[in-house]
Amino acid sequence: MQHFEVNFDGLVGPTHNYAGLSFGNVASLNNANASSSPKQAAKQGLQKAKALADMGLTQGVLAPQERPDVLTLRRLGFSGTDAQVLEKAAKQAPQVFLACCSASSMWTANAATVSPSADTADGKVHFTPANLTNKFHRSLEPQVTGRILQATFNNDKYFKHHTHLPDNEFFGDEGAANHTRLCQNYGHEGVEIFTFGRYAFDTSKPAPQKYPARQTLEACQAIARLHGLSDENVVYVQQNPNVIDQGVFHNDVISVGNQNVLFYHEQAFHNTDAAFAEIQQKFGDEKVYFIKVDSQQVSVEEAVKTYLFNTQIVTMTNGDMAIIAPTECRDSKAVSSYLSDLVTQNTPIKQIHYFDVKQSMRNGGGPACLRLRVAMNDQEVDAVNPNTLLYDTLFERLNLWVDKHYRDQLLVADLHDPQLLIESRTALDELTQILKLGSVYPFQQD
Ligand SMILES: N=C(N)NCCC[C@H](NC(=O)CCC(=O)O)C(=O)O
Repeated sequence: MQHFEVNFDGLVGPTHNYAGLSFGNVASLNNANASSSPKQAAKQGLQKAKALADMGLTQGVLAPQERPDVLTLRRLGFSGTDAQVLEKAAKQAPQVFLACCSASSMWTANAATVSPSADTADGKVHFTPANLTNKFHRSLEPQVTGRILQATFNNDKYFKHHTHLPDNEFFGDEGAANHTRLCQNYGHEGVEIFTFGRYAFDTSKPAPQKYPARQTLEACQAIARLHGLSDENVVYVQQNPNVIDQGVFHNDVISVGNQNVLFYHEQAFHNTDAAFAEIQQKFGDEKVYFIKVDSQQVSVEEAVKTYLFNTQIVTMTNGDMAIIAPTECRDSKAVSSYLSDLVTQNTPIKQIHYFDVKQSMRNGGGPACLRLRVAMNDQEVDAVNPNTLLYDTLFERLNLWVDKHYRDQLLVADLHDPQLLIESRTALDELTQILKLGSVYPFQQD
């Protein structure tokens, strides 16, 4: 049996915009109110995904969410026709309205935590959608995310879907952005590393002072229980509270792992030595490559600006690893010279590929934010909804679909345009037919 890591990239939705919604995420705050290009954003994402497929990797896509979220606006007391709901909300509660328009589901690293079948007690692949409680705009995602995941991984024999954790800060969960799995090969049981920002039930423990810690230890533990993971295969590591306060709102902004490699900034974790000793002991006899970047080489500030660690590390068909980086890394002298040197060192990482995902970067989402990793064997891959796998035909079809429905430019002031709602729903309705997802959106269930 063969085993693969399949990346499921989030399709960027038709309302992609910059509303400054994420306190603690430097790029989101800095670009508030800038004009966006949903069309360019969607194409940049598709091109990155297709390039990985062309490298011989299996690649899928996940559908975006329905925005503006009229259902939530109605829940919050705005009434009348859909157009009236938009108009009243935009006028009476502009910040609430903007939160209900975010295309943030594009960052599918936050869609869910996934445990492959090699790690779970029942031998199925487990999915728990992230509740994303820390940001109102993101807390609107988990229910529909759950439906999209069920329609994508739609076979009970191989896939187990859980409900997101209770919607409360005590169980704040940001999904795979704070979860890395190391393994000797994708089919072998691995070490699942859960990273958290604070202890919800013990406030005497260290925690950031300036920006919020979005993920709690208790949420990580709940997911490990739900997925039937053995204590022998799980390590919980606290993020360094100081780096959260420097804009590292998810651990995947400061570290990334793949197979026997953990690439990290020296300031990423609290109690690094103890955590790494536990990871190595649970990993087994083979050596883990802990690739450390120190502050002299690249400062935390530069890492946050360039997203050096929000890169994907992928295993190529010849067994070498490649780093998939945003062009911001190439444009930084410190980072590009670090990366050019890295590929000459004695580690599995041998190639660097740069991609322009600027539309996403301006909201704090790099290449790694745009994808959800699902390690599977060939039978499991065969059980995935085949219409969501990105081969040439789907790539071409999705590009045409974007050309047909997406705007070239969008201003925050355009978001209450009732025509945009119609365009978005028309696009998403067609997408559910292309991907054969069924009726996953609230507007399809009226
Ligand atoms: N690191 C990972 N895995 N994901 C990045 C998510 C970025 C997202 N930005 C936003 O939601 C900004 C939206 C706005 O401001 O318009 C967030 O902060 O949750």
